Amino acid sequence: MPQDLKTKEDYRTLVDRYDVFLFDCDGVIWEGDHVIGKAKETLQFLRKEGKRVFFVTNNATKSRKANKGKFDKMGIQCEEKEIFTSASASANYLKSVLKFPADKKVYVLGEKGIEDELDAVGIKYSGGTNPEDNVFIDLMDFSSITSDPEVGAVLCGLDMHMNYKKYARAFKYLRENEGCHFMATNLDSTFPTHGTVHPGGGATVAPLSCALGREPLVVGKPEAPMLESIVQTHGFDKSRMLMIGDRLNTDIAFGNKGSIDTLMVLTGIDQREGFEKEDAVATPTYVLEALGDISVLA
Ligand SMILES: O=C(O)[C@H](O)[C@H](O)COP(=O)(O)O
Ligand SMILES: [Mg+2]
Repeated sequence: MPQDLKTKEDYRTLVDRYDVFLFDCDGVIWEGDHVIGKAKETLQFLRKEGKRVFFVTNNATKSRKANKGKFDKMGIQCEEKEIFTSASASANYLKSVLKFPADKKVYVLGEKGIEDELDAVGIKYSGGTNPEDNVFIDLMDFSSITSDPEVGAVLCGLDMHMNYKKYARAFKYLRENEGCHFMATNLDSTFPTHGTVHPGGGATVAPLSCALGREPLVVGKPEAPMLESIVQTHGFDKSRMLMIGDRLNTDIAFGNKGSIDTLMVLTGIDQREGFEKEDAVATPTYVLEALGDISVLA
């Protein structure tokens, strides 16, 4: 069972125990456009203590640059190079690991965050926010679902403009183009916003997985790429790193798989029942009501 952090002494021991703090965003730092409690004060305090701070989010709707704008608006100190998103990680994965060919393009089921990150690594794309793809087609009219041999990958993330045309196109490319990669930025079933939860990136990709009868390659949490990229770039000692998140099957599993300690906060998706049950998908090292609680040390 995780250690419950409740007192000032607990918080002090935690802060002294780690040098590098990785933060999930939705449900930990903010909920929609609102900062959660005193999360900002805790982040300020950790920086004052000389800690390294990184933001590791599965939210693929915004680029790192757009996220930096969100931090600025909220008055939270942050540098763009401290932000890692499942969209930027997926673009990097296509570029560096899959060596995505320059003459191919990615078909996007997702928002601008994915497009911007593909632009950043010089990968061409179609679909996404293109108005031509964001329309309803007439019942049983498949005339616009045409082949495109240039599509070498389909990348899915949270898309708030999903429609049959996009699914049918993505499905066609994946069925017809030999070697077309099927990827998802993340598989979160839900995300917290506006005082409730709404369908997340995993819910966007599910109809396509269902039609294809197979699952996508996932690059976001809980998979390793974002953690490995931080560790390799900075040469950090994993035993001094802590992942802080609100979701067991992404954030906490990310830490468990990547062999770093984890802190679960209860301001987002999962609650105590999640890790208390016998078949818990992941177990945090620590549990804390809210990130802002640590700010009493400031
Ligand atoms: O589906 C999504 O895109 C996610 O649920 C989401 O926004 C998660 O963001 P995180 O909690 O990793 O910051
Ligand atoms: Mg979260």
